[in-house]
This record gives sequence, C-alpha cells and structure tokens, in this order.
Amino acid sequence: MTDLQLRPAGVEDLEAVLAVNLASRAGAERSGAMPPGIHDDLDVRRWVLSWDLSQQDVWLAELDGRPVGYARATATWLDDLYVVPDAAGHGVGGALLDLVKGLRPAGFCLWVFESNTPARAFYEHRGLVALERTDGEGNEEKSPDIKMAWPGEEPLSFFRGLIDEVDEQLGDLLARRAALTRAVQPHKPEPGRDPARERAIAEALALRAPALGPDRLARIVSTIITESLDSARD
Ligand SMILES: O=C(O)C(=O)C[C@]1(C(=O)O)C=C[C@@H](O)C=C1
Repeated sequence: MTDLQLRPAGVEDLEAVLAVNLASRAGAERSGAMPPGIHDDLDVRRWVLSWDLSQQDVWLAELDGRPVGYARATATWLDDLYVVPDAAGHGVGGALLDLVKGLRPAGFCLWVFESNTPARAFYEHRGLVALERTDGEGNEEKSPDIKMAWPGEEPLSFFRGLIDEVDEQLGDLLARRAALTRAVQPHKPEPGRDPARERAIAEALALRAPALGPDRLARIVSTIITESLDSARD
C-alpha cells in the first residue's frame, strides 16, 4: 500500500521539483517521447529556482514521502506535469491532473510534443481535446507539438473565449487581405476575377489547413475576395 500526497510547493521545495523535472525529462528523452532539451541542468536549475510562486500554482506529489511528480499551472495554462519514470503506474499523473482541473474549473490549455504519445493518450483518456498542431517552429526544441485543452465546467464559454482570441487575429488578417485585394486591382492587365489564381491560393491554404481541404477553402477564399472587392465600392 503506497501513500500519495499532493501539496502546494513552497520555495523550499523547488530543489525537489527540479529533481523531478530533470529525472522525468531525461526518462522521456531516453524513450523518444520528448526531444532533447536545449538547456543544460544548470540552466534548468536557475530557471526552476527563479519561479515566482505567487504567479503560478506548483503542486508537489509525494509517494511514501518521496517527491515523484509536480504540476505547474498559470491562470489559463498547465505548463508542466511531470512524474519520475520509476513512479509510473501509481496514479501520480492522474491525481495531479485532477487537482489542476479542480484548481482551474474554467478550463486550461497545454502543449504536448507530438512525439509524446504516452502523454497524449493520458490526456485524451482524461477528457482533454486536441485543438492545434504546429510544425515546431514556435518552440525551443523545434519539435512538432499539439495544443490540448480541458474545457472546464462550462465548455461553451471556454471555447467561445478561444474563438474570440482567434477572431481578433482573423479580423486583422481579413482587413490586411482586403486592403491588398483592393490595392492590386489597378495593376491587372485585365480587370475581373482570376479563377486559376484563386485555386492556387486555395491549394496553398490547404497545406496549412488540411482539415478544411482545397475545395472548402476555395469557397471561403471566393467569398473573402467577393466581399473585399465589394467593400471597395462602399
Ligand atoms: O491576383 C489577382 O489577380 C487579384 O485580383 C487578387 C485576388 C486576391 O484577392 O487574392 C482577387 C481576385 C482574383 O480573382 C484573384 C486574386
């Protein structure tokens, strides 16, 4: 019978948190689940010991008194959830995740490496959904990753919040694109629409948004262009 305890980490626990981070990450790198880290242990130590515990929740998991895992969450992100390899199978990760769900009832997001199939399955089994995939350009390790979310107790308002964030960017992009559609018109040898060019645009977009596919994207592009040209007449 093992005894699992979760408790908030204080500054005095950060060395133990660091040890969990290093052991867990090393295990994940050995198994190929995570790409090699780009920081050496000393850098990671400096970073962990600099955490401001008033700005994030860090909870330590202890199995029979031994630190074996931790979770670190900001207001809207689960930044870290690590369990040391030799404590696997004791429900430590699940207990930490349940704790964070309780701390963040409005929901939260996290990033997981695409290569980390055990972690992805763990999160999927516990109700998190995959929202975005990247080619890794935006992370330090340059390794493809996936944004996952736990939509909390009110998923409608959680997802609408994320939609509002994307729409802020989409609005800016639509304004920029419409301005370009208008700007190029006087420079065309012949006025009017160019179906071949629109198809090429849709095919290029499909590389970035394969789930929509070129035909749907062609209809979306066509509507954007129609309305952009129309707005020039306002
Ligand atoms: O490239 C052109 O010919 C444009 O007029 C620009 C544009 C666009 O907004 O991308 C608009 C209309 C054409 O059918 C094709 C593309």
